[in-house]
Amino acid sequence: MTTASIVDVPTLLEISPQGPIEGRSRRYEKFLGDMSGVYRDEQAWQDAVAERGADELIYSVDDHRYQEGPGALIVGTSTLLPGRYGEEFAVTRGHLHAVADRAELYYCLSGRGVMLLETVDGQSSAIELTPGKAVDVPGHWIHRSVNVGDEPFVTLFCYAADAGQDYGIIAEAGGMKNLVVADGDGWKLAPNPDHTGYRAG
Ligand SMILES: O=P(O)(O)OC[C@H]1O[C@H](O)[C@H](O)[C@@H](O)[C@@H]1O
Ligand SMILES: [Fe+2]
Repeated sequence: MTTASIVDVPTLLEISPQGPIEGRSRRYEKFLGDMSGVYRDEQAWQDAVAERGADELIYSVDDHRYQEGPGALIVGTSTLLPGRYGEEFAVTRGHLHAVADRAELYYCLSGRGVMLLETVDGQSSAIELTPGKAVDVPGHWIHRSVNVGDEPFVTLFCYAADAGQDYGIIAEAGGMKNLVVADGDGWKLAPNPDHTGYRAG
């Protein structure tokens, strides 16, 4: 039997409830111009680009990993700014894990949001998150964060480093089955008329 050499010495991560992580290994950002085809109301998105510019920040992800491979974790924060495109609230692109059985924890650090969840065979769920609330997303569930509040929606997440992301599954289906839309001061789910059903994950 061989023993893998230990190359990573644990270090401190300082996680701000506003999102930034000191000690992160990566940060990535998505801007308004990157969100083409994500919102159902394409015109509302185009108007926003014309008004605010394609380089307005929509969400950012700070994360940390030591290793690759099946035993490793990715730990990070997702910070989704508030916004509305027609009736629809600001969302992340959303994905199914490329290794579909990989689960993911989301714990809300600040703001108010919804985790929108769907399976390829038609189940759906939407869970509201406020600070201190969490959702343990099972494998095989497509997931997307939605900001239904008026401040940044920040979650701490943790998932297997070998999970990967399949973004095509939502795009090819004409969007997710449900939209999270404004309803008075709150939100509700509305069926997405453009959704054509998912291909097998
Ligand atoms: O990957 P997106 O759907 O664009 O969402 C942004 C991020 O959301 C989550 O927090 C995931 O854990 C990240 O790995 C992901 O990249
Ligand atoms: Fe994920």
